[in-house]
Amino acid sequence: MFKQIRIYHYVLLLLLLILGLMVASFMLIKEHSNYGFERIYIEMKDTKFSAYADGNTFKGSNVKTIDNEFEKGFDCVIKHLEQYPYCVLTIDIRDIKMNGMDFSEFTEMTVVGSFETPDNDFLRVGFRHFDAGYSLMNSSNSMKFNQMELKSEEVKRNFVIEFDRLTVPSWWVAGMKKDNVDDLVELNHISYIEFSTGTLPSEGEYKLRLEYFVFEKEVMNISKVYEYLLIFWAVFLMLIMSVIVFVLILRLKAKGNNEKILIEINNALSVKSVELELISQTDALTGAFNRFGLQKKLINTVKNKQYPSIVTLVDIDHFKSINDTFGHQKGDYVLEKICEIIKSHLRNDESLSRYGGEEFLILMPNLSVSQVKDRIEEIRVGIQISDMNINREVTASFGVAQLNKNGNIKKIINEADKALYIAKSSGRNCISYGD
Ligand SMILES: Nc1nc2c(ncn2[C@@H]2O[C@H](COP(=O)(O)OP(=O)(O)OP(=O)(O)O)[C@@H](O)[C@H]2O)c(=O)[nH]1
Repeated sequence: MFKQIRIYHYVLLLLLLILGLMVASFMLIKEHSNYGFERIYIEMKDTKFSAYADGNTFKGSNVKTIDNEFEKGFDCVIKHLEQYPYCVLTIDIRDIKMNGMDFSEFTEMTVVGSFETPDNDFLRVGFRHFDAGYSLMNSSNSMKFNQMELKSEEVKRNFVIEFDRLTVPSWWVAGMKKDNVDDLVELNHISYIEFSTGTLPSEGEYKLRLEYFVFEKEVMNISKVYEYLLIFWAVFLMLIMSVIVFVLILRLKAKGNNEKILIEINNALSVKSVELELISQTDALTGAFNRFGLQKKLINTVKNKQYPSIVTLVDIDHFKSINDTFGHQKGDYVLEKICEIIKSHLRNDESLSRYGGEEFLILMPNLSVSQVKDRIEEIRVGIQISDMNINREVTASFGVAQLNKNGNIKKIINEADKALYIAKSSGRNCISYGD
């Protein structure tokens, strides 16, 4: 019971652990958008910025800087007086060392803000990269212009600049007029971010409002998360399986040992039961089989069809007078001695049983009268000439009968008994044969 409760607890704990790990795995996938990305926030209120337009005063387009508590930007009016009319907001994001920021590992910038145009016009977003080879510290125009244009429908409210859409325009490269200037996008020393009207803007009012930017780079790809989770679960399940197999092996071993012990006990018991069986079938005084043992021997003879077989009843002559003359103990000794003599003449498959007080039965299977005659005579003589430790000759009378095929045990014992009676009547110390 105790063991069962413990196993039940282990299984419950394991199930809880698996459930917990499944929830954790699910959370890892679900929360990937948080821990899987590194983000840098730049708030407009922490930056220096300025607005500029092509006319910059009353002549061409004009621009007004917007600098509210939470929103920065411009209000711009584009007029087609210049060939390339524009308004631009330049945001200085250089650190103290004036190095610019490294966005080369980042994939995108989310802009929290909006841009309104008169006629679905473009917004141009540019990242000015400082290159020590050709850029001047305070001239944003001398810095590489990584830019892209978004349609105004894309930038109504909160929009994303994907860095793989950035390009360096050929007009900027041509304008630099330097050999070491190329058109490859570079984002590792960004000093300024520019928001401006796009190519060929319509005449009218443009409103740019900016709150903050979020730069984002993926530090852990979701496919990597799946890969690690898969490896983890595979290792975890293998570990669990190994532990289960290990425990099963231990239990089987313990069971094997128990079985071994049981087999040993069983063997020991079966030996004991053979001994007990033998004891239960043996006469304690003489060591001959008792009536129960005799019964079994006779049954086996019939069952195994051991025909013919010889049944001989042996009765000690005048045994009462031996008891009376020499005492009961001497009488016991005579009984033992006679059994010893008879047994010494018997073969392995032959048996001696105590049939009554001083009466014995010899069973000789698979033999006929003619085959046993001499040996029975030897037994008779053997008893007669033996020293029985009493100052007197001891003899016995024999009644012999042959059990044939389809014979009856009761009948054959009666026959032997009749023969014994004849031997007794004939003066004792002789052998009489039945019909
Ligand atoms: N010492 C001893 N005597 C026993 C034992 N069993 C039976 N007897 C005795 O055996 C005697 C048998 O005597 P009877 O049946 O009269 O036969 P008998 O004296 O041998 O005479 P016959 O058989 O006619 O020769 C009895 O006195 C029993 O008490 C035993 O285990 N030990």
